[in-house]
Amino acid sequence: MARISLDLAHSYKPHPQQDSDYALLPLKMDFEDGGAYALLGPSGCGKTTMLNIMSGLLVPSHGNVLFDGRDVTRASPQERNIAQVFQFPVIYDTMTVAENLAFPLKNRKVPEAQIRQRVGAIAEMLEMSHQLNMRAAGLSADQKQKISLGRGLVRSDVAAVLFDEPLTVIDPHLKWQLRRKLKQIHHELKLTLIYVTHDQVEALTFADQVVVMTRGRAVQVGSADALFEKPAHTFVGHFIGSPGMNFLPAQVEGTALDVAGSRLTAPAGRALPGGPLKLGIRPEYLALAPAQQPGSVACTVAQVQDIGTYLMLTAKVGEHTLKARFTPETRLPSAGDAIWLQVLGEHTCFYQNEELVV
Ligand SMILES: Nc1ncnc2c1ncn2[C@@H]1O[C@H](COP(=O)(O)OP(=O)(O)OP(=O)(O)O)[C@@H](O)[C@H]1O
Repeated sequence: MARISLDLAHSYKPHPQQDSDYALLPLKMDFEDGGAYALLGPSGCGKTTMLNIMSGLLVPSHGNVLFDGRDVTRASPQERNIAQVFQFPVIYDTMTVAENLAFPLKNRKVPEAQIRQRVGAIAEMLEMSHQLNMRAAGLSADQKQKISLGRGLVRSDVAAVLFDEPLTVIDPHLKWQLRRKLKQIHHELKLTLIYVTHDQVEALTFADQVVVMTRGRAVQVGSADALFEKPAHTFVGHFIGSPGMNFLPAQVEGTALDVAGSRLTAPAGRALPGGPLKLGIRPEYLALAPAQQPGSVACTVAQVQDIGTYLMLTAKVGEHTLKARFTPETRLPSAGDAIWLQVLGEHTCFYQNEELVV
């Protein structure tokens, strides 16, 4: 296994002029040996580009890639000793499940007894022990993709295993099981795993550290908890959570804080800079407040929805919308009612130019 260090940028254009010409803007990042990482972001943000640069399928237009301090920028995937799992199964239909799993080891001339042991262990982890002697051709797309996952995980000597949206073809129920399984396998095998997805649930269940990307930039690397509690960028606030963070315009005025037209007392102990700010608060942390309570704003209820496991209240503060989550047993006001929502508290974040300030 290896520590992977990136210090690079990538443009698919020969003469990049502006930020939008880059699939990856300049970034510096380390993936620690044995870590479970996810690259998370919407379509086109640069996840696959970053993964392909790590695997050696793509040479970055600027900068370099180090494995344990060794420059591998121009080395092939074989030379880097990388295993990869793609969106669709890459297996041999004419071979049995066992032969498919053994293939990467046979290629590396691993002794037969060791191959049997490792194939047995991986099949057990993926609950495929009873299928070892079946031909891959007869299996469903789900099962074939499980073989691909197994082939990615079977070698213990790889620098890292890279997954590019590997659960796309898997049905939703099995997908849920496999996500948890991969996490467990990571704990057992202690391989460095890097997993590309646009699905936040997939990223947050699988990875210890999630790299959130937007438009060629890695805007935050952090645990699920950090991304939820302290999004470093408004994009992370929006993208993580269901629904995402609420934002209201804010501005310090002496000892007061203007929040969407309401004059509140600026929170003590928070050094807020001058200039336009955004106040960010998660729907989970918005609370109903008595009228005029310090730190609250006057709103009008637009809608109350029963989502099953929780109630969602949508309120308007002038032209701005706030969404608040409540437990199903909460007695909530009705559409059209005037209410107060607490927006200042320990979970409130402030942003300037989209970056977290406090
Ligand atoms: N071979 C290529 N040639 C030119 N542009 C490319 C190429 N591959 C990707 N791009 C562009 O680079 C940007 C990043 O693409 P990339 O595939 O890395 O994003 P992604 O986050 O993996 O998206 P998706 O989830 O849709 O695969 C996009 O604007 C894409 O159009």
